[in-house]
Amino acid sequence: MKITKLTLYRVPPRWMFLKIETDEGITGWGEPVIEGRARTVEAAVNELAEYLVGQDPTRINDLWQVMYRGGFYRGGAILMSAIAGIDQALWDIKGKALGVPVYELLGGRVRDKMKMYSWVGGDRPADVIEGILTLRDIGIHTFKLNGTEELGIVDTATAVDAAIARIAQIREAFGNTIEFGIDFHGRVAAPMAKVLLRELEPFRPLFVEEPVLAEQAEYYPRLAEHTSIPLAAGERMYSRFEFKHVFARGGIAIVQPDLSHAGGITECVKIAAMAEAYDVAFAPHCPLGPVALAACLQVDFVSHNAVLQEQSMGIHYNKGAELFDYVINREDFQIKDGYFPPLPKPGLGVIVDEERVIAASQNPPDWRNPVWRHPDGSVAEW
Ligand SMILES: O=C(O)[C@H](O)[C@@H](O)[C@@H](O)[C@H](O)CO
Ligand SMILES: [Mg+2]
Repeated sequence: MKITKLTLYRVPPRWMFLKIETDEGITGWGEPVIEGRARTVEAAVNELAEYLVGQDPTRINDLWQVMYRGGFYRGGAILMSAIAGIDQALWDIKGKALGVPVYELLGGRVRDKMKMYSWVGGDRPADVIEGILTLRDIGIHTFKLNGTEELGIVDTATAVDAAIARIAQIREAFGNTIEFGIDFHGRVAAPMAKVLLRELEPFRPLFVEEPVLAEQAEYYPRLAEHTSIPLAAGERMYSRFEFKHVFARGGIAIVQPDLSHAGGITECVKIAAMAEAYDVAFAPHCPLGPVALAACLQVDFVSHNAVLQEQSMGIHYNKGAELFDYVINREDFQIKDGYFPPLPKPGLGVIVDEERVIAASQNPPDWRNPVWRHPDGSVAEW
């Protein structure tokens, strides 16, 4: 089999789909994208395509190594997202060619269903109680919300109280009948992380995510010394070579690589295995589209330490399209009591509505994250 063509489609809300065609009529889909830098990833995929056309798509490991090691400069968000989406499409092709879901190619399922969670509260976390009530009615009991709005490197007791009050409200309203993670979203600097974690202890959140920015990863073990709250991170780390330092230093209880940013299925299966060796849980980051989610689920179902799957249904970013708008086999993703079933179809298990994707790509979005500023006018982490 030979790769004949790679085609990219940027579509609302902020996603990019890749279609890889072959000379045997089998096509594979991937989702190579960095939210806010779609056109940069598009250029990276097109550069890699120069090598890929004419290659055998079933030699996924060799193609991955060439895409990663064949460039002198490697790693980082853009290149690893380009490789990720291509890798997903190659696994999709291989599974379709052999007539099995990817998890069968990876040794078969270790579980019968995969626990998921939903976002509530939006960018500036508000109306979280209402959001939880709505989602709980459809059987979802695990949530995630942003922990704060803009926060200074050192900030006031008022700002801390506002963050804590929101969490106290949730526990007051629901007790322990629901669970939630709190995403600091990189908005919290090391000095304030210690303060917030201490104040959050009594509310026992499931985890605190990105307690500090990924570039401050050396704080993870120090922060972990001060709190019993499981710390989570990983959406802004892009390969085993970054995660290995986190595992060696300790402090992180849950790693959250993104299947569309961290080199795809080939890389994230290895990250999950490394995590297991360190007794660290695996919870793929996925605020993106259905192809990325399908790729996550393929790895979840073969990873003993997979604990939670993020998905973007109703997420505050999905303006202009919702998670399953471009999917034909939506019934295969049916959530029951807060769990996803294993996807039954060959490959990634998602059947893309190509017509709808092509139509939506005619007027591609150019989503950018907002640039926030502190009251003094300096840039604030979003
Ligand atoms: O946990 C999450 O989903 C992420 O922090 C998410 O909010 C960001 O990755 C966002 O997609 C960046 O544009
Ligand atoms: Mg996050």
